[in-house]
Amino acid sequence: MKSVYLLSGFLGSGKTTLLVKFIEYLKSKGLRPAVIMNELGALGFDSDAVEGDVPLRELLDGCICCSPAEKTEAQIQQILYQEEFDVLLIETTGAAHPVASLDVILSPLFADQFELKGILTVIDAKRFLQRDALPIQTKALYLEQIRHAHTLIVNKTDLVDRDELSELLFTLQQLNNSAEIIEAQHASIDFEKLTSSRKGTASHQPTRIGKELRLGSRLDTLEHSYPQYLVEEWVQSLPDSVYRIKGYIQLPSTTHPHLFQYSYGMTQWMPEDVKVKTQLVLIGESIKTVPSLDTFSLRSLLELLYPGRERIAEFTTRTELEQFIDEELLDVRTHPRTRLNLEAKLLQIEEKIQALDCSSWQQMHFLDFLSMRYKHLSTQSI
Ligand SMILES: Nc1nc2c(ncn2[C@@H]2O[C@H](COP(=O)(O)OP(=O)(O)OP(=O)(O)O)[C@@H](O)[C@H]2O)c(=O)[nH]1
Repeated sequence: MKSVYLLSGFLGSGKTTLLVKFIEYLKSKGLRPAVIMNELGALGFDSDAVEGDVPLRELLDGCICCSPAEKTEAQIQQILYQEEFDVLLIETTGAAHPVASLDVILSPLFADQFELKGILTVIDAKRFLQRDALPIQTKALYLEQIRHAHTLIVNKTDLVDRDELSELLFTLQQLNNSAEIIEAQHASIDFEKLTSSRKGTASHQPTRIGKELRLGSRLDTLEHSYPQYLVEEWVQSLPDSVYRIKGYIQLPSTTHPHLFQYSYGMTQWMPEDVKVKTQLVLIGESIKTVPSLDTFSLRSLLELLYPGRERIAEFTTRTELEQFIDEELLDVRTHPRTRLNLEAKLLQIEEKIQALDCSSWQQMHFLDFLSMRYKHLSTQSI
């Protein structure tokens, strides 16, 4: 897996300055960086800042988040397959929204080869204090870049005084209390700390303010085919903090997978005519805690099977479902743990599942799960 850092921040805040220093640091550690630069306008002036031995692709004339996704995808694929590197640094334009940028970077075609290590937002200290002078939409975007960052780099601190800086830091904490905030001049920061920490936040640093990561992504590999109705039910059940899902899903009825897209409540299905890996990329806040399609399917059947058991609705991981069904199979409350009792309980649950009023696909899915748990338990000493 290759590490990816997204460098975000307003025009002129110091992203290129940060990029150049980040490259220097990575090289000093024997790591090979590659760069994707997105610039507005047809000429890539900033790319001159990157030395010739670093693989570089430029996304010119348009912002990463609104230029055609295929074009960006092609650039990333090109760098991925033609160049050798360990860390990919992506400098976005000041006009890019972090969610939209992540969206184009994490194509389901190659998302399994990248690990998003951090969204670094560079802030021009002086300009931030003058943010109220910006047009409303520009200011809103500015604040979004701050809100979604894993690390906030307050740059150009030489241009503000101590009081202004304190006010600025206070406001930034209000806007994003999960990001680490680093003060800098000419984007000189401790890259060692930045890169050694989880998701670009220095968890070992005592002064760290944040607790929980915000915007992030997750890659779910799909082991089964899934009926369309179930996928639709799953996405409708998700919290608003899931902004985007995209990837390939195999329907039980078709030869090849469908390209599936979800954003802000809307879904789209497009048939593919080739075999592709069935996996989904999810982008959103606290995305690790969102139940997968697999968990959702099993959980909704479990809710039918045991109506009124409140804890089931809270399950978000497969492990929780496994623990629950293991306890049921072993019938810990009333029966001694013997193989005979385990078999009897399995049959009982199977019968109940077959009598449920739900799709045969979902029943099959659950029966597979149940039989896996039965095998697991029967190999243990009971
Ligand atoms: N005074 C001061 N100037 C800085 C600092 N960091 C960067 N600059 C200057 O600010 C200007 C913009 O820096 P860049 O690194 O090009 O900023 P950018 O965010 O890449 O700019 P765009 O690509 O236009 O969005 C340059 O002239 C830098 O030399 C700093 O800490 N203090």
